[in-house]
Amino acid sequence: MSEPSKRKPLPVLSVRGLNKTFTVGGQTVEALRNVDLRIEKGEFVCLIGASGCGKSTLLRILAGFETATDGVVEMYGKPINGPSPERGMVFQDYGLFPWLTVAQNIAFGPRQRGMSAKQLHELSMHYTDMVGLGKFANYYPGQLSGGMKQRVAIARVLANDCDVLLMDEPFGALDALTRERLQQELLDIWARTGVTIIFVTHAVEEAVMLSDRVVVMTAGPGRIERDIALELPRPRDITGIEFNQVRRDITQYLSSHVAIKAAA
Ligand SMILES: Nc1ncnc2c1ncn2[C@@H]1O[C@H](COP(=O)(O)OP(=O)(O)OP(=O)(O)O)[C@@H](O)[C@H]1O
Repeated sequence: MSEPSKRKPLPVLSVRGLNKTFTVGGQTVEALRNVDLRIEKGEFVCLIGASGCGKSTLLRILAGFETATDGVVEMYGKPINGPSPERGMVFQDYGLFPWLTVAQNIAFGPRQRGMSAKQLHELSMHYTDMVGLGKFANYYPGQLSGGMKQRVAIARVLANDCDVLLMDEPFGALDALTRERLQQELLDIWARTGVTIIFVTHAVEEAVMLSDRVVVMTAGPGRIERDIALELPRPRDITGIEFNQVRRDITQYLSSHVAIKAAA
């Protein structure tokens, strides 16, 4: 047995031998087969792969919205049995409450947990400012742009004290400029908070810009094909030789091994 000080810390998330099948109208769909994945605290990991390879299903299992058919899915060594504020999900379509203001959306989770009005106000102001929406605290989602809505969605899960941010193509519906701006803001938030991020994307460039590791999944049923550690220094330069070399390698790998239109 190793000494306590030398023991490897528990991973934030650990998936071992995960299988997931769905049964629809008597037909079985095998979505994930024998997936193993270990995510360390503070990592930024992108999942990439062909459409239908099970990226969203894996994220939903980590969130606790779906259960595994077989295998182990743990957070800090404890089984994930359902949704929890410590694992916050950000969707492409924002998922905000349209009848609540920005500040109220952000304070929603803590309010449910019984936080006082004064604390709620301070918390929502803190996170509204963190995502640069201080002036828009009293706006409703319908009065915001897509990028602003996604900032609110990110602030809402952070305000809920999440340890892990699970992001399902969060910037997929945004124009290129807004997307780049939000990528930079997300990297700032990640650096400031130390939150662990698992981010699903179809875009190789986005994965190389953001992540410590790119996990490539293959379709039919979804398996992990490659787990690529990115050694590129930060901040990353999208025009740099190294950046483009890595981007090209991953794109070539995807197009030769995985049926995907690599949006790079
Ligand atoms: N609730 C469900 N019921 C039945 N089948 C499902 C369900 N959710 C996902 N599937 C199936 O599981 C497989 C994986 O789907 P999933 O949405 O996880 O893939 P994905 O990689 O996220 O796809 P995309 O990149 O297109 O969003 C698909 O064959 C899909 O049809």
